[in-house]
Amino acid sequence: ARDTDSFNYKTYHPISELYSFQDMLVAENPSLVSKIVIGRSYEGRPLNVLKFSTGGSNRPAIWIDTGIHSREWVTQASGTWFAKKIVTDYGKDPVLTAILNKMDILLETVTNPDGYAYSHTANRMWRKTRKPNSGSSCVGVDPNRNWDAGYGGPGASSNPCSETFRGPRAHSESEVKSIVDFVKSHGNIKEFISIHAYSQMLMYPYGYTQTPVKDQAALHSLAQRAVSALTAVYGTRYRYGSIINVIYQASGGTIDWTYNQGIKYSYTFELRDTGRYGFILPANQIEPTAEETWAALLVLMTHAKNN
Ligand SMILES: O=C(O)[C@H](Cc1ccccc1)CC(O)(O)C[N+](=O)[O-]
Ligand SMILES: [Zn+2]
Repeated sequence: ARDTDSFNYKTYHPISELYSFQDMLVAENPSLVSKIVIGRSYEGRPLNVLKFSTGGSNRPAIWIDTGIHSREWVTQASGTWFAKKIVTDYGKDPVLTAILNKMDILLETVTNPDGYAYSHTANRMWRKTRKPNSGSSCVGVDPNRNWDAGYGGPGASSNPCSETFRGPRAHSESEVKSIVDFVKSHGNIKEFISIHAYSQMLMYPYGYTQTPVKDQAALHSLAQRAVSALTAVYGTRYRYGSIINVIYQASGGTIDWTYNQGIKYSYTFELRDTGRYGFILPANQIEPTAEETWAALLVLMTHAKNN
């Protein structure tokens, strides 16, 4: 595509087209969007964060990442759609405009680029990073088990050949460490949303322990409102609650770490569907999925703005 208007949001794209989308969006909207390179993947690809800002310096920010698990293609596609939605709606939609007049939005659409490229060229079902594991013929670490939160506990594997291999140590993966360093240096992130697929769930911490977070009541009632807004769009039904209660025990997960960093509004989505297509979600469901998820994100972002 030569611009983000002619970009096809109804199909899945190879990584080169997702990168060129990012650059086109910045070029077309220089006063609203900038690109921050927070690091490099193992294979040397840039880890790009799109920053949407209407002013200030280091305003309170909302972080959204998609594609940390590379095979979950509807998430990178939805993240791309969110990016275009933000520039389209700013100044038109009063809810989004109110958010951006007070907060920045930080959006990492291709959070595991090596895995995404590999899922296009070699193995559609690839989930992990692509860093080789010394002493093993198996490649990759699960970037959603590599964070320093309950790290190494039940709900992750020490076997490099496992899909939930936690890695040799916490933050061993550059795709994870780059976000860790960015969050610490930014210091003013109020909400952190990490988007996965599939199962149709909205979850808050913890995954590594049954112990409820201190903000459990607030996070639960906000999740309920966000899910109601999502369901109102196309009737898609979501479950919600803590990670360990809704899906399963998982240690070293992204939002357990962000919550423990003090980011109260830490959430994970599991987008469509519930297993009929699973990770191989037909492209004709990209836009409906993105639209209904956006409705939930507006509720979450508005709450963070007001609290
Ligand atoms: O196991 C995972 O990392 C997620 C569930 C999850 C999500 C957030 C924190 C801990 C676990 C499920 C998925 O998105 O990876 C889908 N899957 O099982 O492949
Ligand atoms: Zn996932």
